[in-house]
Amino acid sequence: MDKQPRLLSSKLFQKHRQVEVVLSRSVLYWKEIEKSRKRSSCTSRESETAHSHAVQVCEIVAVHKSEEDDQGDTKRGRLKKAKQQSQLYPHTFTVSYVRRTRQHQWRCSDVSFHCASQALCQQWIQVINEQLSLLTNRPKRLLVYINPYGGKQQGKRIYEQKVAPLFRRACISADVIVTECANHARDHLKTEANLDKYDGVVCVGGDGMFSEIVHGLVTRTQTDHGVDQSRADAELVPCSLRIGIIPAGSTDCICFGTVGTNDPVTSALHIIVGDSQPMDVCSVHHGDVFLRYSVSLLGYGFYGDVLTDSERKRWLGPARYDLSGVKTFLSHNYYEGTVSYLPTADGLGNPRDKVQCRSGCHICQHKHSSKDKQWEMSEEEEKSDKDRWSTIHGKFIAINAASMSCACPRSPKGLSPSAHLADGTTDLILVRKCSRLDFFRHLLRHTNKDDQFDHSFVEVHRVRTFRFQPFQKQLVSREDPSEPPKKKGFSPMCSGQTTCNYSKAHSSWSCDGEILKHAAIQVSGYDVNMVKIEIPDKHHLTRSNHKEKLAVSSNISQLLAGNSYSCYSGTTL
Ligand SMILES: Nc1ncnc2c1ncn2[C@@H]1O[C@H](COP(=O)(O)OP(=O)(O)OP(=O)(O)O)[C@@H](O)[C@H]1O
Ligand SMILES: CCCCCCCCCCCCC/C=C/[C@@H](O)[C@H](CO)NC(=O)CCCCC
Ligand SMILES: [Ca+2]
Repeated sequence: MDKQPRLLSSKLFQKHRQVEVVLSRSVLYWKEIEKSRKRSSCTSRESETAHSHAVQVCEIVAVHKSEEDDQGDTKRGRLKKAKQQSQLYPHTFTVSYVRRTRQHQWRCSDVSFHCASQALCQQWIQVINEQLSLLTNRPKRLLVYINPYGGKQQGKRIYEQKVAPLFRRACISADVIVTECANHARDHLKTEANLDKYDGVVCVGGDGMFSEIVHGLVTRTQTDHGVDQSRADAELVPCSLRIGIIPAGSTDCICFGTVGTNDPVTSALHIIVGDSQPMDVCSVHHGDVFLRYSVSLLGYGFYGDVLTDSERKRWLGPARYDLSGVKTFLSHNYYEGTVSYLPTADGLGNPRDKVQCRSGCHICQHKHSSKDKQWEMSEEEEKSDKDRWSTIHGKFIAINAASMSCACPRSPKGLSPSAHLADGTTDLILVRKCSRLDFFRHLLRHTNKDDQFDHSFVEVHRVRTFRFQPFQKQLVSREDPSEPPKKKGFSPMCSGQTTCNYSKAHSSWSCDGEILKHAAIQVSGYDVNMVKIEIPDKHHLTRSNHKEKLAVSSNISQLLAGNSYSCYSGTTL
């Protein structure tokens, strides 16, 4: 039992057993009275022995008076003792709470308590509700966009059957818009939506739909603050609304990479309890032309070609990626070009350090807490940045920039297993020209425990910003890579003759599942906290890996000390 003062404590009945129920500010706890002297009890975040249970208040979904009194009496009436008890304790309230199941999945469970008087029952409901109302990070009004055509075209059904009932139970009101065409949600958010009415936006769909919402919200925020997003060096203003994702797409890597599973109920519960996780957003420019924002994968070569081919097979649903994947693999194309990048300073880990980004990740927290100090660059440091740029010219099968792990059911550890969600960097993976068999070995390692970077033809760098210039015979760039690309260097690519002659030598960039129309890009503006999604990785900080966390971060260990329930309080909530 936690050491906090009791707000309420009563002897009630639960499943015909008398229990002592205690509410403190952070925990709802109940234990069987008769047997408690014989057996020892156990507490944990949401723990359960044969006779004692504890649920964190922040994981209570709702409490309500139960209508089941009469029905319960009929069932219980079979047993004489039970009947007597139900007569003595006729008033029931039910607490709905989060229960963790296998593989990061959450479910909503109910526990009912029977009280002797209506007044006591009301008091319990009122006091629990008072505690819930103190949890200010919980959303009350949401704007929901459903893509009815994403993934297996189940978005509407998933929302209506699995999510809406939970939102109703948690007294969340939701305005629902089923999109009618691509970019409907983006344009509605950009110009029409009255965002003051809402605590968050929910996206029912896949990564492409999430990207629409990000574009709508980020653009709206920049417009409202007079920021010109066509400038690559513009300092973007973070969005104040959080975005929740209900997975209903084909890859769903943003949901999978943050929650650890693609499960609509789990996501709905994370949204209800008000969890949040900041995410890096980078901007992609072609010269002075803003192309798109990206949060997951920017992929040129293999993934760009898979995506281009798969768009023609949308009718196949998620299976289109398998078919196009095999076809692209067999084509075994490679592309020549120049990649320039600015590596991160020490202290942000490296892509092969085997540190996985979790809720309360010390690297992302370090980035947050020290943002105004070490990370704010002085003029000299900015100048010395110029010298730190690296340039690689080569023939590549794939150039991938993973701003997060990009874990998904196809690749549970992702393209870059140690990439961080909110550290302000991306992992730049260069796969050079190699044999088909070697490339197959590399791909296969995305699906097992082997290190996909442990090949002579693969290199990976953690970078703050990068540029790519595809090879063009008469346009081999001799520019200083640290200078912004000059417009004239790009323009011939997009005009007539040059494009036609060399277009076959180019791939396309896949940007979070959307094809970019330019091959020459510069990627910058990685910043934490641009967008907050409503589903963090809390589950990863369960007791089983506490030791590891305590060993690496004294900050987290302080947060853990003294309260056995606050094992996830290191997160940015
Ligand atoms: N009503 C609609 N009709 C057609 N397309 C739509 C509609 N609403 C949204 N879209 C577009 O559908 C595209 C794909 O959507 P979504 O991301 O939900 O599914 P997916 O591509 O199957 O999944 P993933 O992106 O995870 O691979 C998005 O780019 C979005 O712009
Ligand atoms: C021999 C077996 C080899 C198997 C290899 C599996 C490797 C899978 C890695 C998957 C990486 C997914 C990265 C996510 C990218 C998303 O931004 C994007 C939008 O949803 N999805 C795709 O581009 C769709 C990408 C689809 C890739 C197949
Ligand atoms: Ca990152």
